[in-house]
Amino acid sequence: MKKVLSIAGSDCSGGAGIQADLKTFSAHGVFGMSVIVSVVAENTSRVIAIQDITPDMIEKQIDAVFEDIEVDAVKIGMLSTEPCMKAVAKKLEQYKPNNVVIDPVMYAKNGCPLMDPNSIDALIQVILPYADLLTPNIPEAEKISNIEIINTEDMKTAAKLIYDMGCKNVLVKGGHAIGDALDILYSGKEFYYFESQRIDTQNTHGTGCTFSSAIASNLALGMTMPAAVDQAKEYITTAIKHSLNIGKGNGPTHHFYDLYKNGLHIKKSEGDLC
Ligand SMILES: Nc1ncnc2c1ncn2[C@@H]1O[C@H](COP(=O)(O)OP(=O)(O)OP(=O)(O)O)[C@@H](O)[C@H]1O
Ligand SMILES: Cc1ncc(CO)c(N)n1
Repeated sequence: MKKVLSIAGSDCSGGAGIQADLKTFSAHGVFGMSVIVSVVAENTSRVIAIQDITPDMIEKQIDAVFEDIEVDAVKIGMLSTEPCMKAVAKKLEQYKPNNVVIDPVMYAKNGCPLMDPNSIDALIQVILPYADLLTPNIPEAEKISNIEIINTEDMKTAAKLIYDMGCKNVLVKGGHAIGDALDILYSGKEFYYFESQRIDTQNTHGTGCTFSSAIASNLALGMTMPAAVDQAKEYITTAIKHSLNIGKGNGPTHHFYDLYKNGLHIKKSEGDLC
């Protein structure tokens, strides 16, 4: 069985972070593991508090995994401060894992900050070079590239600027745009386009976590980067289509194995599916 590690924050409400990652891994039939970087008291509406795990403990969790288990892919999510970033980067340098997908999480869907805004330079210099794929949403791509994104050409320009900062592939996600949900992958040579109809729902808590974990799973399973993104786009679109009316704010995406296997053609179930 392929083994995939998530290094990220814990969302106690279960829709994003480590919890979304592990659900996504299971739905893909890969063995999921987790290194917790921050414990976040959050729900579908707000972030109440963040407690970072110490850098030493982050490093020890990563050692515990790598000294024992061969890791086929790593997904990295919320890294709230520079010391967390440095601890993770030190271990990426030491273990040199394959298939590193980094989601540069800055804000929750409800706008609450999850990364210290003063850590953006550290994110670029310390973490970004380890990414086989970096998956910024539009506000994150704007912060990293330092340009304003208002159309598809701007997404491509930002992708190129971010690629030049040292990651191997960049996927600028269009979840925050208007119109269809268009994501653009830049490999340094070519642009690839992944488009789905925008689904009219407020239940998009954890979409970025789910998407990046699906990509990491697909890479672990041996797919090429464009194929991994293509399959993951199908997965996230289906998971949003079947998202759950849980909580008072942005509800979570839905994961189950048949949903993945049957792709977009699954019939709607009874019960609390939207
Ligand atoms: N309403 C929607 N309909 C269809 N696809 C969507 C919708 N919202 C987001 N997506 C898709 O979901 C994926 C995740 O993108 P998004 O921009 O939402 O990530 P994110 O903002 O990083 O998420 P997170 O809230 O976890 O930080 C992308 O493929 C995006 O196009
Ligand atoms: C822990 C955590 N990671 C990522 C996100 C972004 O969705 C979130 N809301 N919470």
